[in-house]
Amino acid sequence: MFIEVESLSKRFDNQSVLDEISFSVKRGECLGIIGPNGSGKSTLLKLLSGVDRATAGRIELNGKRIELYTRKELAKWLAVLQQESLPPIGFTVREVIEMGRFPFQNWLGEEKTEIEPLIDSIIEKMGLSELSDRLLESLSGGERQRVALGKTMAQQPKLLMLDEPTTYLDIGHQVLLMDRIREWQQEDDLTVIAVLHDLNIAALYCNRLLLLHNGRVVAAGAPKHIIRADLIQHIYGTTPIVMEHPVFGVPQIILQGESIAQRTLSMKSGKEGISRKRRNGYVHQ
Ligand SMILES: Nc1ncnc2c1ncn2[C@@H]1O[C@H](COP(=O)(O)OP(=O)(O)OP(=O)(O)O)[C@@H](O)[C@H]1O
Repeated sequence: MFIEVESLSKRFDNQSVLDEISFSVKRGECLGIIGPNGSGKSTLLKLLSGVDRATAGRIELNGKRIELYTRKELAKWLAVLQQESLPPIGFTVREVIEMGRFPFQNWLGEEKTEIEPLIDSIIEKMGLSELSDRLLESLSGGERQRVALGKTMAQQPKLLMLDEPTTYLDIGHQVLLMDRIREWQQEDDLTVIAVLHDLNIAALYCNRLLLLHNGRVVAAGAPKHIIRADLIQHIYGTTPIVMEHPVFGVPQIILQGESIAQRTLSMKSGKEGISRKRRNGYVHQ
């Protein structure tokens, strides 16, 4: 196994945030971590990326315990995609992407191999050619996210971690970003671990999902075993309609307001009479 996690626990001030988490990830797989607010997703990602230490338990990356890697070794191995980690002001798009090479440079900022062709190809792949000399602070949120992904690509990691990568992106850019990551995953056998709030994106792009609730794994498996109306209702407290994607066959959810869902159910069972007029009013509001 590429990543092995066993009985991982994390406490903050005597409060348990992660409790006996165990799972494994194969090389080249995309694992989605899902769960309600406060369920422990970001905390788990921080432990997996070596940013924070577990209170108990074990994480192995490629057969070696994570705490035995030096910071520089880890940076050559794994990258975390975060917009917030971009430098604040004064750097061009090209310079920021080049920063992804820091772990491979000596103290003079030199590297053994020529990096220009790599940086050029990333700029082209991410559609950033027109923007390469622009200052980062002059870009939109979607453009900055593309630069952030370009910087992680320059790092050439074997493991990519994403913390809610599609937040702030419109639907076109969400799909573009996830498609780029999938291409990269397939071309380079990249392993991806992604914290995702959007269950439809998670079902479309992840091979397996890990569902967290109150710091525990409640379910793990292929999207069709996890994105189920009963399980989602139990964990998220809302009852979506779950349908099969007409092209890819994976589950996709349609949200419905709880009050409307209740009324529809009541109407079907004939327990509550709503006049046709009021019902129509509901639909058109
Ligand atoms: N440094 C910290 N000190 C104390 N408590 C913390 C700390 N970091 C996280 N927590 C708590 O741990 C719990 C899980 O937080 P975490 O950010 O991992 O959840 P999450 O699933 O990523 O949530 P969200 O979906 O809202 O981003 C929360 O109750 C949070 O307040």
